[in-house]
Amino acid sequence: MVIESHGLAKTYRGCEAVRDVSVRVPEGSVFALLGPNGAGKTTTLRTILNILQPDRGEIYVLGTRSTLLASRHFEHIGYASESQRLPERLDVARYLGYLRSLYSNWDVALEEALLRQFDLPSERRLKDLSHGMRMKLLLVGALAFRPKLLVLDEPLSGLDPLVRDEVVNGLLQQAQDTTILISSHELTEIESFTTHVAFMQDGRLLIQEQIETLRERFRNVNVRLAAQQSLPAPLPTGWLLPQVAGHQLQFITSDYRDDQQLHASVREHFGAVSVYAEPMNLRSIANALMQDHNRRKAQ
Ligand SMILES: Nc1ncnc2c1ncn2[C@@H]1O[C@H](COP(=O)(O)OP(=O)(O)OP(=O)(O)O)[C@@H](O)[C@H]1O
Repeated sequence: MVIESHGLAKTYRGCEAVRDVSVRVPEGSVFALLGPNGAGKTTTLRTILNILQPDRGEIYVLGTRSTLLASRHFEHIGYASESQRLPERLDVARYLGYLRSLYSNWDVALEEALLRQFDLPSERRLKDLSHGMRMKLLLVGALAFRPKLLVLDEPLSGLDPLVRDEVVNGLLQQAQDTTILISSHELTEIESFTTHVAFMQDGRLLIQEQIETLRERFRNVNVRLAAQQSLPAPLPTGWLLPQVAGHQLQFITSDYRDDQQLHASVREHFGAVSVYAEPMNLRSIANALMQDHNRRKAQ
């Protein structure tokens, strides 16, 4: 594992931001850490990088305990966050020159290629860069030393669609050699290159698995009922957000195996005329998990 945490917890003045998080990021993965605002994603990423210290639990990053990470380890770890502070008075060229001096493994040819690809104005001061340019510059700085691990906190937020595509393409090129841990709300954009997904809410990790497994077990199910009826209780625990309106039943199953098993399960609870199960994209699955968690919390 490139990252492995056990029972990670972090509290800010009475606010439990992260509770008992055990995460495992395999080598070569593009691991998406997802969840609503305030779920604890940034806190988790900062704790992994030793920017924050955990109150409980431990984390190993590239085999080293996070609290012992030092500059020699950061030669292999790239980090870009939209809230990162930069030396605003420097221009792009000077800033990259400064970074170059910090990394013995800095690849000048890659830096130049990324600068060309992202079309960054080398004479412009950082304080005058647009949000998109700033994010692209952070990525150049995080990628040009070919890190083994790249940690990205909201790299796509606030970018226009064209810049978003440029950044995604830049990441795709790197994904061959680098393990990427990415937190993002742009689920449609990241779905194509994500291999693993973890979903956080209220500081806890609700799921973590390969995206393929996640896609296989989630289905949006529409049922035509033989007669109008209300929802019987209890329903299978893997059924999320069930709703009945007239002769229509709709729910999301989180433990789909095949149509045969699904139809048998629906028939057991309802007189069903027809059952239709459609695959779901990452965005719909994340929304379902979030709504289901909120509904259960409110009960
Ligand atoms: N420095 C801080 N002091 C007090 N509370 C904090 C601090 N930083 C974060 N929090 C709280 O911790 C919780 C988790 O915040 P965090 O930034 O980790 O969430 P997030 O999942 O990254 O959210 P977002 O998607 O909005 O960026 C939130 O309730 C937040 O208000």
